[in-house]
Amino acid sequence: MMYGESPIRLPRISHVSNSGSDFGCSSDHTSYIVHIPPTPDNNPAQVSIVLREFDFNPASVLVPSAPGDIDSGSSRKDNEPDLTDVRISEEEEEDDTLLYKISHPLTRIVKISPIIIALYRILIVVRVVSLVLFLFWRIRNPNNKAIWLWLLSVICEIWFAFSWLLDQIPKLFPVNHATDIEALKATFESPDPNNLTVKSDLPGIDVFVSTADAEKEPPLVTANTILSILSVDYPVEKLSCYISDDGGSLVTFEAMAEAASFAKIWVPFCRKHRIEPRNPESYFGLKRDPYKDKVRHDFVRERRYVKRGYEEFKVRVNALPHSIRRRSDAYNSKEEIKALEKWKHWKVKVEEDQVKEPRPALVAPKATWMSDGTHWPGTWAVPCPHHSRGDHVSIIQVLLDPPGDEPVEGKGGEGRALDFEGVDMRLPMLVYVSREKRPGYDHNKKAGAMNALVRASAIMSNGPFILNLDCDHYVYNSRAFRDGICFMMDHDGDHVSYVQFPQRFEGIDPSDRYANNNTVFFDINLRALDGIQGPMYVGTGCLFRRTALYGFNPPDVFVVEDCFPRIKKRSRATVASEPEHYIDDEDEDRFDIGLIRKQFGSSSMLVSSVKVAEFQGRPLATVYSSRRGRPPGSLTGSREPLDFATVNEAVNVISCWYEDKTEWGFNVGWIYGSVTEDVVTGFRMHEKGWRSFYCVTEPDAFRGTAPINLTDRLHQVLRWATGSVEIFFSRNNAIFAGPKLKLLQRIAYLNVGIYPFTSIFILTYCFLPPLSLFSGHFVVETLTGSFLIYLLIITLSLCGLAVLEVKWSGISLEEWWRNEQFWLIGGTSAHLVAVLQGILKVIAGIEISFTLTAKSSTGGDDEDDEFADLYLFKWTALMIPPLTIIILNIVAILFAVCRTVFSENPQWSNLLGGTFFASWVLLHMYPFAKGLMGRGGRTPTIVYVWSGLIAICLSLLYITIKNSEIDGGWFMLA
Ligand SMILES: O=c1ccn([C@@H]2O[C@H](COP(=O)(O)OP(=O)(O)O[C@H]3O[C@H](CO)[C@@H](O)[C@H](O)[C@H]3O)[C@@H](O)[C@H]2O)c(=O)[nH]1
Ligand SMILES: [Mn+2]
Repeated sequence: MMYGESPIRLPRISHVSNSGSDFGCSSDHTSYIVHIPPTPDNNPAQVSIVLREFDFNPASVLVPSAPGDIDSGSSRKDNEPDLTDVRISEEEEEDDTLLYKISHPLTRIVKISPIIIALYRILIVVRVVSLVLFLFWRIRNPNNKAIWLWLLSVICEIWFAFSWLLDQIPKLFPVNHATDIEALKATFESPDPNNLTVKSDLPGIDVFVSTADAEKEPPLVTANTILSILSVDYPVEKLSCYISDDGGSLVTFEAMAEAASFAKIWVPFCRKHRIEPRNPESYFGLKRDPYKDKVRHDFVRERRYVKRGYEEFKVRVNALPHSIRRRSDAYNSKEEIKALEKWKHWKVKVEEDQVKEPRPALVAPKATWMSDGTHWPGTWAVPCPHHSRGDHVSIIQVLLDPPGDEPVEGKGGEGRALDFEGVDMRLPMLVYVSREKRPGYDHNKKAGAMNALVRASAIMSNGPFILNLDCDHYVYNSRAFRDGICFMMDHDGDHVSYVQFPQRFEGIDPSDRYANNNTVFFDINLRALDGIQGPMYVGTGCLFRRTALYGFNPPDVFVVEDCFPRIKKRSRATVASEPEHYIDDEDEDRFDIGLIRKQFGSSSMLVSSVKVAEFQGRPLATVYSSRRGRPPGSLTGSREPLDFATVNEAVNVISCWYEDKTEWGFNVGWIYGSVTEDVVTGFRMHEKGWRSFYCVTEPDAFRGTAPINLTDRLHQVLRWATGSVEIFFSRNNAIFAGPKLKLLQRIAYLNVGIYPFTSIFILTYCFLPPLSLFSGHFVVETLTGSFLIYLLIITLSLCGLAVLEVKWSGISLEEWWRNEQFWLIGGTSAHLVAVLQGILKVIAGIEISFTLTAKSSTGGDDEDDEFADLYLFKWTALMIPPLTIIILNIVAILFAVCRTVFSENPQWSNLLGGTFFASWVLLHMYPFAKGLMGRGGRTPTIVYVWSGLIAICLSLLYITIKNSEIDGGWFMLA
């Protein structure tokens, strides 16, 4: 069955049991009810068809939807009516159908113009055919005068054709998806927007934010991200936010505490005035008129007040490193005095009283102090054992307690700076987490941090969905969470493992010199994958189904022993490897807790949270719940306040040893073993047959930053390419994937693993023009008509494809070209080193570290030039190969021109061919050269070096030419 295309949907089986058992797992007193799925046009005739179909196809979607199944161990038991006898009569069935009509599909496909797509596919075929013909022609027509040149070029061309195919084939079926937030609201919340008493039945979301270094990732940026999450438009009681601090830094911790306190005015202010975006730095920095479309008379005054509040907040956060240092210095000098006194005391004691006592330390360690006068348990400014980045205890601090179920109205009236009457003041839970770090343990970089959060959050809030964001990616569109949930709650939603949002960036130079926006990837490749099995996971801005992260299989893999109506196993959750072990409804004893414990570790709270998350993530519309006597809001469970035991257990599961002998990072959670943990994690899900979706929203869902200077950018693509090589050499190579990974999806993943290797051929190819210009030969013997025609078709079809891609994706041609350029720049530098690193890892086992990308602070110091960073020049060895290529190509052109001009027997066609290719290389390298040049006007030394080099070459050239006039034919040496 194709996703989203089934015309008749299978029935859902409701299971009602009288014992209020867990998850419908036990009870000898079971009855089954069939009711009709929420298609817009159900009618009784269809019902019977569906039923009959079901008789023969027991392996359909099974969804328990009665309260007996829902029990999540919460205290709701008392107000749940006994539903043992609830059977839906035919009348009621019809009634239900009516109710189901409320729920329209929550997502739909937006067709891309069929003409463009048809043309696009035709052109792909044309190019494939002409490439094949061309390569045959090339092989059959060697250049006998320079076989080496011919051979090198043909090998490269074959590889290029292959890698182009890998990239192109998965792009055959691009689609766009759109969501319907109104339908979501109507189905899961009150259809009547004015009825605030109806509680939301939307599922819970746990938001994870990762940060790792308070210097490279300014806490102000992270704090803004947190504020944008806390103020998101989603039921507060369903939202929890976790920040993972791999730096274990007190600066980050206190910045988060500041954010939690500023949120108390920021969040209600956003709610009241519908502020967008809800990241204060961006909001107050908006260039557009803030008063447009704002009708409330108190807006101007309140905005001014909040703005002042934010400015003060900003000053406090930015001053944190300084104030913490001063505070610590003060405490430390006190400690020193104390230590000195102790020592004196000891001396006196020992000398006068002759008492044997161990000598106290004279100097106290330079601790970092919290404001309450205690030692910070994390990393200290002056690192020492048990207080350094790689060596400290687990820290969990609940900065904002979980909110209650009922709205808490704010205060208003005269004399208040902010009038929050009628505004819900509650804030989502906010938790600071810094996992334990100890030397000798592999912490598995970001993936390890995420897995610690997965476990801690399972115990503290257990949201059935998880959204993860890098610290610099904030919520730009406050309704985005709802967009994502639409895919999860849609009729086929339980097949969806994650919803990826595109990464969008701010602060990038207008011409996007180094293709930082990556629009070709985000608007072409990922959209195309959306038409197959779904976009890859790209590390940030992704909404996961918790159970998909847990390594479960999608719902069609489940076992039904007997035919309807006596279905014995009906749970859709199945453990990846041994589904039959996971849940057995008939017999509680056979529910193999042992297996889950083996995979998930020893925490019983964690183990028992698994099935609850599974159930709560199911797409169950419950507008009808009240008609069945179920209180609204009951489906997704209400939250118990955190007690000591809970937090204690959460601390327990983020310790170093917790993952020992478990499957975390292997089959459960974020997958280890690659610096691009994201691609592997998504790959594993697709491999199991899960679907993912791409959710492009207007306005952008999230926005982040990207490095705009050449050096940082090269290091970023170096990490990505290294991760790809790691994947290529691991068991996660798409070639070995199971049969559930669709073919085109597999090719796309294969491409991710292979693309860095193209760099070897790119590098070779970039040296070919100088080689041919110096030698006076060309890749073909003479420029024949067929060669030129092939070249023309291949180039034109590429241009045509580019134009069509630009058309269906909506990016600009310039962006497409920038991407091509950076492809060559990255290909000759970072990708090449990545291949070497990857091979070293495989051969010598050298570990690869995660070099963080520095994020420029919001509201940077260089006020007059937003893009000052662009001109930052930091030398890196990665620049050597492209630099050499540029110099060689320039010199070669000059050389060849001189030679041809002065030659008695000028080889014009070879000059033309060689110059054409050299110019092609140079054109691609232009942004790189610009990057080396630094800011216009300020000519850096490098230019002098260049000019010097070129001058030397030219003089050499002159001498050679002079010589060649004497003994002609020197040039024919090669
Ligand atoms: O040991 C670590 C290392 C990194 N991070 C976090 O990982 C995120 C991404 O790091 P960054 O340096 O910003 O990398 P980018 O190249 O910008 O990130 C892209 O590529 C990464 C994979 O290489 C993905 O993890 C990211 O989500 C994706 O945005 C940041 O929030 C870091 O704080 C950690 O939490 N722990
Ligand atoms: Mn980043």
